[in-house]
Amino acid sequence: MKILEKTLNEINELDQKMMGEAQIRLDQLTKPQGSLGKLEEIAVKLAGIYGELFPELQNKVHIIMAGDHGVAAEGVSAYPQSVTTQMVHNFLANGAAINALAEGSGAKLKIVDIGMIEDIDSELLVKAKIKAGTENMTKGAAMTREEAIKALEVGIEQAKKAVEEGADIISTGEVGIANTTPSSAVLAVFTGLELNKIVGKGTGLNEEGVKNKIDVIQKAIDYNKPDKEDALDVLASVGGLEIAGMAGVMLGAAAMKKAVVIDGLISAAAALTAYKLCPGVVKYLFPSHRSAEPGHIKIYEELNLEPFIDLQMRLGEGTGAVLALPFFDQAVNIIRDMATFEEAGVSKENE
Ligand SMILES: O=C(O)c1ccc[n+]([C@@H]2O[C@H](COP(=O)([O-])O)[C@@H](O)[C@H]2O)c1
Ligand SMILES: Cc1cc2nc[nH]c2cc1C
Repeated sequence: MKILEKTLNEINELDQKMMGEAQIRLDQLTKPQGSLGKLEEIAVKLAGIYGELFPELQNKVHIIMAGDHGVAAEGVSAYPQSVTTQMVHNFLANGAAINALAEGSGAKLKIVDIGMIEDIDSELLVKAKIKAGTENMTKGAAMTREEAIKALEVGIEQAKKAVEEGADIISTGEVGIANTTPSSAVLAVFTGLELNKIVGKGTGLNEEGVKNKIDVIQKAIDYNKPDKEDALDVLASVGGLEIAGMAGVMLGAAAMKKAVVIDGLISAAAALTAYKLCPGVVKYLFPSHRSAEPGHIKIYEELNLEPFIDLQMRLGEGTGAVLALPFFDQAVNIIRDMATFEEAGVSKENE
């Protein structure tokens, strides 16, 4: 708890002066004001986070949290639970979508076992298992409050380690069969939104499967009765170990004044949890793509963020977040490399 509390206390305001300077410079560059749209907003926010007009974002680290879910036994996923371990093997063997995309975006991968049922004996895997799978939340709490805190602290530690090893910017991802179920549950509890407006097909349920998933989530909420004013209670009751781990990464990175990129539904549920623990964290968070899961955009509405890529992706692993990483380099490129009207001798006024 000490690490969590300390981290929450270390999340500070952005550098307003630097953001003001960034905006002034962007307005002086050779383009109609605001014409680079959200890229300009990103440049201003980055200046505020790093306290520099042209932050160095060379070292990109993508952290994947892997965990299993007891609720998979309720038939909420189109795939068997064993896929979680198989996909982690695939990550370690460089064969997954995230490996290809991380290579393309120049990001280093860190894969963390925060709660897989099986153990994988590989030096490439970070072993930080809290327990062998999040519990079946229809039959009790997903985890204890202590386990939720520990899982958050695993994420904080991983963010800290990544930054100590040179990370300038961090993106978040996950794998865990059935984890769109707790993600939707967390969203429903925090917002009170109706389940039929936010629950989607995940890995590919049919209509009947989605109906069952809604019933399962409702059963878990009724059984656990999470207190929406107590974010730790929500996380422990109907969350998941990898959701907690990713929320920890976000909090830890924000405390160290680093930007963090959110991915799809599960990563966004982590962002919402982190926000409920410390609203200031959102200033350090960037959206990336819009997931095809209907709950995803609802989380962004809560966080007042807007995803800027829409490729109808719903894979997870952090694929959307990693895809977006070069956008941040491009935001720095424009504010750093463009000429001002004065430098270029281009006239601003209509004569
Ligand atoms: O990122 C998303 O929005 C997303 C949407 C649907 C599925 N996923 C991935 O698929 C798994 C969870 O889906 P499900 O159907 O098993 O709950 C998990 O491994 C996620 O990484 C991810
Ligand atoms: C094949 C497969 C790959 C995944 N990657 C993240 N979640 C996944 C779920 C499945 C089923």
